This record gives sequence, structure tokens and C-alpha cells, in this order.
Amino acid sequence: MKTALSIAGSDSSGGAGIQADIKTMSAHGVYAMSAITALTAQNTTGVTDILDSTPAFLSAQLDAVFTDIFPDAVKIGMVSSSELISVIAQKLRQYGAQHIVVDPVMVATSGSRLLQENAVQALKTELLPLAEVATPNIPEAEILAEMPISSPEDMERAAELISRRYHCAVLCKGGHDLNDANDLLWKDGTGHWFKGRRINNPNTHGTGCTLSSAIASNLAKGMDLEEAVRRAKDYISGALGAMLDLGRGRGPMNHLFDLKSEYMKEAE
Ligand SMILES: Nc1ncnc2c1ncn2[C@@H]1O[C@H](COP(=O)(O)OP(=O)(O)OP(=O)(O)O)[C@@H](O)[C@H]1O
Ligand SMILES: Cc1ncc(CO)c(N)n1
Repeated sequence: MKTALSIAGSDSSGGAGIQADIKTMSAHGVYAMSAITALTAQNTTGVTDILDSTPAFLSAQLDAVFTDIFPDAVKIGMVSSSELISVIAQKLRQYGAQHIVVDPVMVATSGSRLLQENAVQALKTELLPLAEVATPNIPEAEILAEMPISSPEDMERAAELISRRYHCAVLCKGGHDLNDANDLLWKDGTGHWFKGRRINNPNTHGTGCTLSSAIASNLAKGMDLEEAVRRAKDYISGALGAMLDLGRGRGPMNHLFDLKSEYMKEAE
């Protein structure tokens, strides 16, 4: 069985972070592991509290995973401080981790800040160069590229700039565009658009976490990056299209939209 590791924060409401990652990897038939960077007290309406892991405890989690079940791919999500970013970068280099997907999580869908302002530099210089692909949404790409984005051409310019500066492929996500859900992959000096049909579902909590975990799962299975992204977008469309409606705010997606096992029969 292929294996994947999520290095991310816990979302108590189960829609984003570690919980979304484990659901996504499991739905892809990939064995999921975790190294938790922070606990968040969170629901569909927002984040009320955050408790960071200590650098030493994050380091211990990464040692425990890498010295036993080596992951075929690694997804990195919420990491709030530069100290924790440095621990991750050092451990991934030490163990020679493969197929690293960096989701540069900065702000939750609900608007809460998840990355300290002074940690942006560490994210850029320590994590992005380790990434096979980084997956910023438009506001995150604006911060990483240090330029405003208001058109598809701007997305191309920003993705190219981030890719060139930090030596990684860049998937700039268009979920924040009100018209489309088109994402741009910039890799080896050229861009490729992945057209998405916008699904009229306000319950988009955890879309970014889910997409990056789906890409990591597909890379773990041996797909090339383009195929991994194309299939991950299909997965997001299926999970959003299932129209789950939980909670009072922006609810989570349904990761079980395509599972037809015996155990699922009475789940409704
Ligand atoms: N309403 C939608 N219909 C179809 N696809 C969508 C929709 N919203 C987002 N997506 C897709 O979901 C993926 C995640 O994009 P998005 O821009 O929402 O990420 P994000 O802002 O990082 O997510 P998060 O809300 O978890 O922080 C992208 O592939 C995007 O195109
Ligand atoms: C723990 C966590 N990671 C990432 C996000 C981004 O959606 C979130 N809301 N919570």
C-alpha cells in the first residue's frame, strides 16, 4: 500500500487540516499518517483558539514517522511559526523526503490568520525550495509573489515569479474567482490551465487542504504532476458536488461521495 504523511494543523470540526487530509488520502486508498503542527479550536464559522506544537514535539513526531513507515509523499499545510517551519525543513532534508506538496496556508476560509506574519519569509526560503509543487490560492500567491492579482494574466505572472524565485512548480488556485474555478499550473517555465466548472456550493471549508492532499496521494501512487493535479480537481468537484450541508457557517465537503462499500450502505 502507498503511504502519505500530512504535516498540518488539526481542525476540531473535521473539515480542514489534518482531518481533511486523512479523509482525502484514505478515499484515495493511500495509508495516511500525521505530524500535527498545531491544535485549532475551530468550526464552520471560524477559529477560536490555536495551540502550537513545540518544535521539539513536532521533531519527535517526524522522527517517529520517518524512521518506521517512510511516506511515499508528504503534504505540508498549516505551520504557524518560523521555528516550526525550520524543524520541518531540516527533518525533510535529513530523511530525503519525496514528493513534497506545500500548501502555503495563511488564512482560513473563515478569515482567521493561521500563519504569523513574520513566518512568511521562512515559508518562502525554507519550505518552497523543497516542494515538488506549492499550491497557493490567489491571496497567498499575491503575498508570495509580492504583486496584486486581478486577472488570469496576473495569475500567470505571479506563478512564474514564485516558481522561478523558489525553484518549485506552482499551482495557483482559482477558487476565489467568482466566475470560474480554473487553476494554473506553472512548471519548468510553462503554464497549463486546468479548467474547473464552478459548483454553486457555499460549503467550501477545507477545499485547499483537500486539493493538496489529493495531489500528494496521486504523487504517492506514481502519477506525474499534471495527472495528479487533473485527478485532484476531479476529486474536489465530486466532493463539492455531493452538496453536504453541515454546520452554521461554511461547511465541509463530502469525502465519501464515491465510496460504495458494504459499510457505507446504512450511512445515510
Ligand atoms: N465553488 C467551487 N467549485 C468548483 N471548484 C472549486 C470551488 N471552490 C474552490 N474550488 C476548487 O477547489 C480547489 C481549492 O481552491 P481554493 O482557492 O478554494 O483553495 P483555498 O482557498 O486554499 O482553500 P481553503 O478554503 O481550504 O483555504 C481549487 O482546485 C479550486 O479551483
Ligand atoms: C487546521 C487548518 N488548516 C488549514 C485550514 C485552511 O482552510 C484551516 N481552516 N484549518
